[in-house]
Amino acid sequence: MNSAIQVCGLKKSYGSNIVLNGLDFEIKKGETFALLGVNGAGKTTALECIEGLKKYDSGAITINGKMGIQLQSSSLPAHIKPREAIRLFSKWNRAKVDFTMLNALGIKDIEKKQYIQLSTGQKRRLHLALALIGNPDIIFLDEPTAGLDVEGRVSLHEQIRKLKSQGKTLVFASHDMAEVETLCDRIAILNHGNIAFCGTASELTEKVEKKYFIHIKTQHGESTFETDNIEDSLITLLGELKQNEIHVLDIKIDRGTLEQHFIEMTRR
Ligand SMILES: Nc1ncnc2c1ncn2[C@@H]1O[C@H](COP(=O)(O)OP(=O)(O)OP(=O)(O)O)[C@@H](O)[C@H]1O
Repeated sequence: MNSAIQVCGLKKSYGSNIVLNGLDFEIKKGETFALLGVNGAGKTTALECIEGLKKYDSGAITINGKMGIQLQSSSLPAHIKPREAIRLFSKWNRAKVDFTMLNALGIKDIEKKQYIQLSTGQKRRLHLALALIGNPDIIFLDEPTAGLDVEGRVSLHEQIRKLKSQGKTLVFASHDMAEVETLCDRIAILNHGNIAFCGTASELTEKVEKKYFIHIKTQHGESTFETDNIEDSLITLLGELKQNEIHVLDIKIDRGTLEQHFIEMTRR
């Protein structure tokens, strides 16, 4: 079977707040897949439903492989030490206790410290080491590099690439478009409970390259419009402004960044 995860019609609400309104997507074995979306778009909720940590209202989720989940921060007891955490998680996973991952992730130097004394980056690395116990096929990472400095980010990216080269399926939630572009095979953008886009970064770029941003400054302020037809849009916009006797002070046209288009897509 080529598919690691299949999600069909996934729905989840918290009271009257519909967070996931029938998601459909498939993640292939060995793929690095990211869920993107603004704050509150439902990335964590979707991941937790897939991971089996959260009950969903309807739909079907099929998982083909053993899962490893990177914990959120503050998920471990404050005074536990990295080696103790490794031992504990190995016991839960019925896996051989193996500290080599501590070295690989650069946690060895801090192994005498308690969890509460670790920096954000050190905690993230420990969480990844714990997620890898038992040699999972599918690894879930929720915003793995949030709050990390450049060095921490580069080191974590290296680990992610290494896992990918070992044929692991990686699924992560992120806010970082640049990170997702360099690391992921495909991305899904969540918006208002649905998937606004699912495909490769180059497919998104292709879509984006056909688009332009028109920035118009008037005495009332600045407005930005997205268009794939500059000529028609400009004629319409300028016509409307003239009709309303609004004076144009400046006009700029650009292609926008991938990030801007992502924001535009999620705003719509
Ligand atoms: N346990 C809960 N009870 C009620 N509402 C919740 C609960 N968990 C999440 N929500 C709501 O569901 C929505 C989606 O939250 P979720 O954490 O899944 O989004 P997210 O995309 O991961 O956000 P962020 O990028 O901020 O981490 C938000 O409106 C949030 O307030």
